[in-house]
Amino acid sequence: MERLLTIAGSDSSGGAGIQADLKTFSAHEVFGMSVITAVTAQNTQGVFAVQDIDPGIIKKQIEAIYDDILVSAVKIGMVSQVETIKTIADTLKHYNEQNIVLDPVMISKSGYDLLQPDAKEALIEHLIPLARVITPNIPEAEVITGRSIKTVVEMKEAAKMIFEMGPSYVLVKGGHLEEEDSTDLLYDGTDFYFYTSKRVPTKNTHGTGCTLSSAIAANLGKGQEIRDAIKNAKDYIQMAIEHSFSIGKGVGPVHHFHNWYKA
Ligand SMILES: Nc1ncnc2c1ncn2[C@@H]1O[C@H](COP(=O)(O)OP(=O)(O)OP(=O)(O)O)[C@@H](O)[C@H]1O
Ligand SMILES: Cc1ncc(CO)c(N)n1
Repeated sequence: MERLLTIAGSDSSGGAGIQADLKTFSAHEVFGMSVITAVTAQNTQGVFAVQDIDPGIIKKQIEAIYDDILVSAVKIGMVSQVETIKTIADTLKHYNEQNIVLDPVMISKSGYDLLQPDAKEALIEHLIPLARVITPNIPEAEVITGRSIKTVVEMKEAAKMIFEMGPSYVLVKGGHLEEEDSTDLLYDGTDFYFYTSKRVPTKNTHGTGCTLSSAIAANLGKGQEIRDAIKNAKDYIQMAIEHSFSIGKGVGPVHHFHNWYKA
């Protein structure tokens, strides 16, 4: 069985972060493992506090896994601090990990800084070059490139700029563009590929980004080519959003189906 690792923060309400990642892994029938980088006090209405985990124990968690278990692919989510970013990058380099999906989590849907403002440069310098694929949403792509993105043409320009920072593929997610369809675009350094789905009219999209990146990692871990891995992950997130829950008073979570591809 494929072994998938998520390096990310905990969401106490179970909709995003480590919890979404592990649910996604289970739904894909791969074995999930986790390195927790931060603990958030969070629910459907917002993030109320964050406790970063000491980089020393983050390193030890990664070592404990890699010294014992062959990892098929890794998803990286919330990394918050400069030291956390450097530690993760150095340790994954040490183990020569190639199959990395980087979700450059920056700000929660409720507006809380999940990446400290001074850590952006460290993300660009240390983690982005290690990524097989990076999956920014539009606000994240804007922060990374320093450009405003309002159109598909600007999404393409941003993808090109981010590609120059060293990942093998860039997937700019269009969930934040207010259009009838939700279109993501993949850039491989030469061509663009579009992944379009019907926008689900719901407010319950807590954890969409975490879920999509974990599904891509699970599919890459299974040996799928990048374009199939993204297409299948996009089908998964679409179904998860269509069946999202209205739990809590705010932005509810998406639903993770076991054996979803047989549903
Ligand atoms: N209402 C929707 N209907 C269909 N697909 C959507 C909808 N909202 C987002 N998506 C899709 O979900 C995936 C995640 O996109 P999004 O841009 O919302 O991520 P995100 O902002 O990083 O999420 P998060 O807030 O969890 O970090 C993308 O494939 C996007 O196209
Ligand atoms: C822990 C965590 N990671 C990622 C996100 C995505 O926004 C979130 N809300 N919380």
